[in-house]
Amino acid sequence: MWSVIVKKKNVWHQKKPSSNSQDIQLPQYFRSARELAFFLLEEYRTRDQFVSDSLHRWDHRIELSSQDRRLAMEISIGVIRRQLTLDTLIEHQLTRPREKVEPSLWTLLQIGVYQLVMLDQIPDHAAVSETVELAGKLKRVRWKKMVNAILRSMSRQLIEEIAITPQANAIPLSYERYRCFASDYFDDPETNFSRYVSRAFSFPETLVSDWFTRYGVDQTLQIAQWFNQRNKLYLRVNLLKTNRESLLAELLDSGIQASLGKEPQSIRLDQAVPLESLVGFDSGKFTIQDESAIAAGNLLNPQPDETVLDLCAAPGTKTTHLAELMQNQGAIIATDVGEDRLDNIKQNTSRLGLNIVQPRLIKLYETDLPGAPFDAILVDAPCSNSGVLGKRPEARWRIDDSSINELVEIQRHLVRLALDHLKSRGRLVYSTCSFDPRENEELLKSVLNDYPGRAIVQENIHLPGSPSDGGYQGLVH
Ligand SMILES: C[S@@+](CC[C@H](N)C(=O)[O-])C[C@H]1O[C@@H](n2cnc3c(N)ncnc32)[C@H](O)[C@@H]1O
Repeated sequence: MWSVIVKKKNVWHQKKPSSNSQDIQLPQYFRSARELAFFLLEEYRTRDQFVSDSLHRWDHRIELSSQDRRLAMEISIGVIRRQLTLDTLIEHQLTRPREKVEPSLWTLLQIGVYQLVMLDQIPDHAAVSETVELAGKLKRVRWKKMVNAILRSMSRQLIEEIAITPQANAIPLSYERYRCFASDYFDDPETNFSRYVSRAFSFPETLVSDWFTRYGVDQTLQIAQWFNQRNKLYLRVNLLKTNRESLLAELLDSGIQASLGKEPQSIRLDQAVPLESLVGFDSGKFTIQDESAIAAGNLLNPQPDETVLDLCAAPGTKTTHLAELMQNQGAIIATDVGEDRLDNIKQNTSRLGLNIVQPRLIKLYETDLPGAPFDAILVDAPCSNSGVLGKRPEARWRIDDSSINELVEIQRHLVRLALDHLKSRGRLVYSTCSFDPRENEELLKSVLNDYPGRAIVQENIHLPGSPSDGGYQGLVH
């Protein structure tokens, strides 16, 4: 059973999934990359399912080479990330309003245009013919004509020229590399910068205006581009099992290009690799963690034999860092509201050889914490993820003022809860993977107004791409 669409007054509306003979049937086996990409995108559109979750669920149905599997992921994740750009381009090729196009047909058009415009390695004729063929496979022969017409019209618009600055007929492919079209599909960046960046890079316009107000033109372009490209990954070395230099030597010996990072435990991977097959993973020599997140544990700097609370702990990436810093001595109470996610903490501590962590399930608006008062507390709060939009392709479409306001409510509760259970000489780190001041310094300062004697003594504000993920950490004494 698949997405259901109904036509009312000549306009297509999407209904909740139900059984209906008109639905597009999920194939028993996926034997083509584009077909898998189509169903991954439909699952995301109609059921709000992450691509990685659907892939995991359908693993037994996927009969694809690893290269085709990668192509399916590249297309589905790319379409989610760049949907506003694709939609703008498709809308310009259409002779009817978007609402009159069936949503699943729109998905197919997005897949076709993405291959044409964003994937250099796929020849234009293959992007067109494979997408038209997919319409047939989906038993939607009546779509073929329109898919063919739109994709051909789009391919005629592609010109050889590559621009180095933003312009109304160009979209970014990488830093200072803009693919040009024969027509101006976007706003003139000189006169309407935020709208240009929103459409050409694919971000909500409010988000771009906010960056523009805070950082200006050049930095906004840097941030937007950084989020749209593949970025370097970092490892946090488990210093209880090895040291950075030894692990780096092991990686280099096994043919992996890597270098030392700026945190005392970090190694930067200079090439894309399947992480879990890396030398030293099974034996617990490292954890995959961005350098800006490693800075959170280092800022709290928990000591052996302290009693520490990690209030929003699952899946335990930072908890295990705290345990390593404590030389696996003392106690860490690791609380979270997600029961399944707490199990991941146990898997991580066991792989890394750590036994001082006690996972505990708490309520959403908890008031009573086991093991209090604490010497040190980490509050790694749920947030908008605005600093990690590259790693979470769907997250950009969820950020708006109302979602931020809801998050700020819960963040406020968490900081208060933590401060109420901290020893008078204790210290707290508040951290998020957002770089929106409303979720960070503004929130922390406003809560501290009610706690005379407490103050922020150090702040790390990580801008995305400078050099790694965006985020915030404030140390309170
Ligand atoms: C940013 S994630 C934490 C990531 C974790 N610290 C790590 O490094 O692996 C935020 C976590 O907060 C949890 N959470 C959300 N609301 C909460 C609440 N009211 N109390 C405690 N945890 C909460 C979520 O379940 C989620 O696991």
